[in-house]
Amino acid sequence: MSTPLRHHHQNTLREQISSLGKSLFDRGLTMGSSGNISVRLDDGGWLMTPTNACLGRLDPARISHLDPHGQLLSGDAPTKEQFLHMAMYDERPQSGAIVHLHSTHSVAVSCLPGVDPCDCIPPLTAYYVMRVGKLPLVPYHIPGDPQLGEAVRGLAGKHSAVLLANHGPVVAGKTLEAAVYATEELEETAKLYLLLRGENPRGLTPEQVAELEARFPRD
Ligand SMILES: O=C(CO)COP(=O)(O)O
Ligand SMILES: [Zn+2]
Repeated sequence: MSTPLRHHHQNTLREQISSLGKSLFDRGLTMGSSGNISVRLDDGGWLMTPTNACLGRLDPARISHLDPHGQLLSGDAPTKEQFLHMAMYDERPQSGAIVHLHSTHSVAVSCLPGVDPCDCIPPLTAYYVMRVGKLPLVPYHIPGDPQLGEAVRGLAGKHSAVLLANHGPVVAGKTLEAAVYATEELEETAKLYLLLRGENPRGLTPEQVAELEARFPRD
């Protein structure tokens, strides 16, 4: 009884990964074969985008299906950031999906000198606070380094989004849609931050941030 239902559900998730991947790619939020997406399955396994795949042209049938230990069950070989995704899920039982992109303005912020490694972007807008909150910077590692997973582990319990230095954002959400929305909000706020650098912009006050956090709690 439950097996056909579960497969039906998994096919819906495969379609959703492909269509949201295409939407992100088509809007220039990640380039070439960069970026990756994963979704946690009810049995503790995952769907992950394959390594070296373009998010704009994913084949739902070839998406990597991993068991709860991270072993490949079917599809192409998974993203080289598999361990980064798995470490973030380990620390965030409330999260059902993760998006990692090389979105230009977020990457730009990740390369800036003097960013606060505990909080890379100030609270400029309400939606940034509602969807992202505090954004820590993860020290640089080579892409796919298993150590990157360990570096994120210490931060992911408290933060649904982290910024990899000289690389890009990793954002978790309750659902894939939520993770995508948060990634978009992060990229737009990084863009605003760069636009306004040198202008001494008026950010939200601690009281305004606290009010948003009380009214719109993040996962
Ligand atoms: O963004 C990427 C590495 O950080 C892309 O890697 P994959 O093609 O292995 O998913
Ligand atoms: Zn990357």
